[in-house]
Formats: sequence, C-alpha cells, structure tokens
Amino acid sequence: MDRTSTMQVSQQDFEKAQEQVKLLKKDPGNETKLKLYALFKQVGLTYFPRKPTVSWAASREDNARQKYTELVSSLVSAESADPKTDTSPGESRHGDYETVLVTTKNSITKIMFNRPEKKNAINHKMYREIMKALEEAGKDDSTIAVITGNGDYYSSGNDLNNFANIQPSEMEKMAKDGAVLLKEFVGHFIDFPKPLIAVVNGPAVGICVTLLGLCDIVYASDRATFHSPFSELGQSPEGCSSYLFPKIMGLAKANEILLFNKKLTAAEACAWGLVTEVFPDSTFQKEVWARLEAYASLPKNSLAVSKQLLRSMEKEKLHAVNSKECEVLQERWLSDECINAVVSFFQKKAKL
Ligand SMILES: CCCCCC/C=C/C(=O)SCCNC(=O)CCNC(=O)[C@H](O)C(C)(C)COP(=O)(O)OP(=O)(O)OC[C@H]1O[C@@H](n2cnc3c(N)ncnc32)[C@H](O)[C@@H]1OP(=O)(O)O
Repeated sequence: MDRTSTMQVSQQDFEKAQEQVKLLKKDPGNETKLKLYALFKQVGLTYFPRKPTVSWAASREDNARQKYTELVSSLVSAESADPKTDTSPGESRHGDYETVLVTTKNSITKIMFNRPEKKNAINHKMYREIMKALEEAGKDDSTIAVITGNGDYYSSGNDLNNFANIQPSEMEKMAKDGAVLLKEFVGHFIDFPKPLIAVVNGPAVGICVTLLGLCDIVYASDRATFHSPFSELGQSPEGCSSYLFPKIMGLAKANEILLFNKKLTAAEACAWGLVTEVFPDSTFQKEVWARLEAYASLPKNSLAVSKQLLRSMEKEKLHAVNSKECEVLQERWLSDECINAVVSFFQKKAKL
C-alpha cells in the first residue's frame, strides 16, 4: 500500500491487515495492541453496506479503517527491515518479551535492548523484562550472558517518560516506587551468578554506563561513547558507580564522569579501565562474537564458581551502596533541578 497517499483503503485492505497482524513475529506491545483494538472496534461498530451519502459515522469508519491498515503496514515493514528480530540457525528465542530480545546460541544467552526507535531508552516495562531475562539466564544452560543493544545506540539510559505526566500529588509515590524498582534492578546485576559481558555497540548513557562497572567484561565498538550526565539532569549516580568508578579509574577520573558529565570516547573509557577492549566498528560484531564463543566453550561450572568467588568479596558492600544511591536519588527526583531537566528534554530544548 502507498502510505504517502491519502487514498481511502478498501474493506479488502482492512481484512488483509487483520490477517497480517496475526502473522507478526514480534509482539507489538500492549499500547499498540490497544490502539489496534480501538480502531478495529470503530470500524466494526459502524461497518454496514455503504449508502452513497457520506455520514459522520461513515467518515469515522473510513478514518479508523485507514489508520488500522497503516499501523499494521508499518509494523510489518519494521519487522521485515529488522533482521535482528529474526533468529539465526541454532539460535533459540526465549518467549514473551516486548522490549528486549532474548536468545541463546552456542552456550551464550544474549539479552538485547530492543527499542531502537527510542535509542533503547529503558522504560518501566523494560526494567522488569531485563530483570526477568537475567533471572532466566542465571538458571538456563548457558555458560555466559551478554547484554547489548539493537540499532545504532547501546542505550540512552532511563526513559525520561518514566518521570512524565505525573500529577503533583503523585510525585512522592513516583519517587518512592522508582527507588524500589531501581534497587531491585541493580540488585539483579550484583547477584548475577555467571560471567556477564556487555557488548557496547554504540553510545551509552546514564544507567547503562554505570552498570558497566557491574559487568565482568566490557567490549566496545569504537563508535561507542560513555556519558553519565547526572548533574546536568539534577540527579546523582546509581548502579554502584559512586563506589565502583573511583575503584576502577581513581577518584579524580571518576569525578569528571560522575560530577562533571564528561563524555568518554571508547578509547578513553578503555584507558580509564571501564572498557576491557575496543574494536573497529566494521569488524566489531564478528570479532567479539568469535571471542565470546571461545570463552563460552570453557567449563561452565568452573566459570560460575570463579565469578561468584570474585563477586563474594564485595557483594555485601555493593548492596549497601545500591541502597544508599537509591535513597539519595529518591530525594533528587523530587528536586526542582531534576524536574526542570526533564521538562527541558520534552520541550526539545535540552538534548545531551
Ligand atoms: C525507575 C527509574 C530508574 C531511574 C534510574 C536512573 C537513571 C538515570 C539515567 O539513565 S540518566 C540518563 C537519561 N537519559 C537521557 O537524558 C538521554 C535523553 N536523550 C537524549 O538526550 C537524546 O535523545 C540522545 C542524545 C540520546 C539521542 O539524540 P538523537 O540522536 O538526536 O535522537 P532523538 O533525540 O531524536 O531520539 C529518538 C527518539 O528517542 C527518544 N529518546 C531517546 N532517549 C530517550 C530517553 N532517555 N528517554 C525518553 N525518550 C528518549 C527521543 O525522544 C526520540 O523520540 P521521538 O522520536 O521524538 O518520539
């Protein structure tokens, strides 16, 4: 169908779209499903053999039929343009996720952030799905787990919509619930029982940078950048970075990132110890996956026991740091500095 024209779609196009929607491989998500359902009902409620006169009901029906058909067409094109949502030979795809794509192949479970159109920003659903995926990966037959991003970004960090459309009377609850969610989320990284490797395919922002300190290896494309603009956003560090970053890179360097918003190139992040190794973007996926496949053929239990031993020295401390960071952030989210930063982003005044 030509989506640029304003032509009316026929009842036949509409019926074809109803069939296509059933064949989508990727769940389009509740929001989209509700939109489709509402449009479908509008057509269903008003559909009857048409008289030549145009009534308001008929034109509403045409409009809903057109919107439904266009929405399905965009879902079908997005799916066929996105080869990464297809599994490759030998790869098994784990069930029911909307915001991440979870697959296992060659003893590696890959958790891929999958909101490329939003630069893989993490909304509430995605926080929960990442936790679920980590729980499953911790228990499945894989030897190692990998976190990576779909599209040009690794992740733009917390989805700022998590702070949008909150009534003043609900602000405190939002901050309290956010702190509970964040503590549980970071806790999953602290407690993850197997080697966890970050494959940073592009720019990383905010919480997706700080969490790298809790990963066991970090491989980065030379296109990746690392930016934790907490003071710019009126916020404070999380992901145990207030403890791990000074330990990894020294206090002076950690201060530049966590206090003064310094954006690192991949080469700088590697020199400062946050990244294990940097690869040219043109060969990044090939080189990294070949390396990881070799690592994943090592004895699985030995790797898990060794990872847990290394982590055990710090685990209690990391949970205490996580609690403290969430407590401070809960306060920050109610500050004028933070609220103004979020408003500026949505007014398109302030991008990073
Ligand atoms: C339960 C709460 C726990 C909170 C934990 C604490 C976590 C803290 C952090 O992670 S702080 C970091 C927060 N992230 C940001 O501030 C990044 C904001 N985004 C940007 O500045 C820019 O989008 C960009 C520099 C990442 C990319 O710029 P550009 O290449 O020009 O792309 P667009 O801006 O057009 O982005 C495309 C599309 O995605 C939407 N989007 C991108 N990032 C976010 C985001 N973090 N939150 C919400 N939405 C985001 C952007 O609005 C565009 O949407 P549109 O197409 O306009 O609908």
